[in-house]
Amino acid sequence: MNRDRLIQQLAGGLIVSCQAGRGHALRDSATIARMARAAADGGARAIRCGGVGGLDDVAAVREAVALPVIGLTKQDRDGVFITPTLDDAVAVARRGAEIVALDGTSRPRPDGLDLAAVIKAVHDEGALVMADVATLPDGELAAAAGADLVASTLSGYTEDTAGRTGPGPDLELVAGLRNALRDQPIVAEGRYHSPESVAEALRLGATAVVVGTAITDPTWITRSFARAAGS
Ligand SMILES: CC(=O)N[C@H](C=O)[C@@H](O)[C@H](O)[C@H](O)COP(=O)(O)O
Repeated sequence: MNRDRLIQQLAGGLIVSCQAGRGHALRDSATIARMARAAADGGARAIRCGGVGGLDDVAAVREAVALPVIGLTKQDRDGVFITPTLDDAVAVARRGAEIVALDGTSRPRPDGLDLAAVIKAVHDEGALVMADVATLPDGELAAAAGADLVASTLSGYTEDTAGRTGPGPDLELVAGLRNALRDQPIVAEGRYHSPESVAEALRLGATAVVVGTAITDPTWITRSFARAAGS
């Protein structure tokens, strides 16, 4: 699929992140693939997956749904942890992801390469790049390096931005990215816990919105209801 057609397919829509961390009751690639199918049935335009489940989750979801797959790997390490190296990014593309999500911050990467080199390698595999950033300057640099989509994923999860918005999403970053990067596809991601917050991000100019936990983590969902029940 070409770049414009793929981005058009996401535009104005919901992307569902299907991930389960180590030790989670749903940590199993076949289970993740079933969640992806359920999300597709509910109207997701694309599935974001991989993370701790890595390449096996990406391949299982690729098999299970006809939607575009945004793949990533995650490493337990400080600093850059989402698809941290060029080799990781190429591997994700080779397991069938049309879009590779990777760290797009300006922090040093573990393989010492710069973002533009990693983006070029993914493009050479025929996939697009979603650059997960934490700040507006990160987003500007990622766009200049050739990222196809810039996502607000890492706001609140870097040393500089920890605790920036509290429990809610960073809508200010989404608005700032849209304002600074007029023609760039912008993805709102991170702590979108209600349909209203999704609508607000789109109103502020996000091209699409990723929701993970609030849809695909029944442990988190149960906890919020259990709290309301006083247990
Ligand atoms: C910071 C980080 O590691 N984010 C990860 C990125 O893939 C996932 O753990 C999140 O679930 C995803 O970004 C969706 O966000 P939320 O689950 O808040 O809707």
